[in-house]
Amino acid sequence: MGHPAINLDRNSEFEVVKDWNGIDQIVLKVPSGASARVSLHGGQLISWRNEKGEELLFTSSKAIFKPPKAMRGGIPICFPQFGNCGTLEQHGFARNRIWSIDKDLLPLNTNSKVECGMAAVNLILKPTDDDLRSWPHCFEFRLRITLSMEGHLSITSRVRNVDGKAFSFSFAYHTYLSVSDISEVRIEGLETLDYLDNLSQKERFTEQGDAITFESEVDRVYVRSPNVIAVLDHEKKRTFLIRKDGLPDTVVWNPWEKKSRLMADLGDEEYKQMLCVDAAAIEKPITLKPNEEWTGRLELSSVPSTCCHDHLD
Ligand SMILES: O=P(O)(O)OC[C@H]1O[C@@H](O)[C@H](O)[C@@H](O)[C@@H]1O
Repeated sequence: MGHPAINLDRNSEFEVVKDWNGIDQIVLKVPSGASARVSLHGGQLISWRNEKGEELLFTSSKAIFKPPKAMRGGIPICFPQFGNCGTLEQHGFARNRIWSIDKDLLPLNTNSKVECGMAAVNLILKPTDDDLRSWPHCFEFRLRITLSMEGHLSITSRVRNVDGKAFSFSFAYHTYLSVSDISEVRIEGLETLDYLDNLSQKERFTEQGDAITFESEVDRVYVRSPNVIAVLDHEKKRTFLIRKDGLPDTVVWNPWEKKSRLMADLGDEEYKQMLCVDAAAIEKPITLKPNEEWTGRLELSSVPSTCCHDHLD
């Protein structure tokens, strides 16, 4: 059930299709063959494929594509709360709401190469009356998703305070990367950093000097992390490069075996094929005064592992 392609501007090109719940999904495609798919349910990236058509984001085989809950996989947006560190539902309400396509194309102040990409869409979220009852702050959340010619993905969030008083929030791009086998994966860029361990009541520890590898459940917020982090998949000889801006922290999460068994929307063995590495603002919430705007950007690329050290420099 597709609609004709809609062109927003010279650089923006996307197609709108409906999922089986009748919710619009935006399909971004570039001539190299790379593509991405975004659901208006949650403004959630639900697919990102390279030019060979390989899926780069994890989606659980048991994922439930039905509002009001976000599906298990892709890139849900955690806003205005990360995790359970507040009074709202886990990870805030933005990932469970229906977003709209934003036709007001406001210029972005950016020098990012990815922003000159081929395909882009702008979404917007404003609070519902219910949201205002649980979180009494008027905001406008603009989300721009861009897929470059080379297949790099860029997601820019802009939150504006349109209220009469200041408010604070935490935020994460909860990014489920698809990996060959978690035991073959390592993360570079978080060595020697402090982290808050969600498995020990958010106690603070310091990471050792080695790259991070996985042999049990991990649920950590690395604070004040660098703006480029690499996730190396040894078996696939593939490296994800995660570039972030305006997002000081990085969450690393893998539920491992025991927790996976407790999750209805994750297969018992699927923890092996996923790793969440989230660009985030958690330790120090973002505070916006009336009329102030915050920008948080994530850029994801997937490169052959042989090339990654040039990018990390
Ligand atoms: O099941 P949810 O609400 O999507 O959350 C999944 C996980 O998300 C991670 O980001 C958190 O650090 C974990 O603590 C949490 O379990």
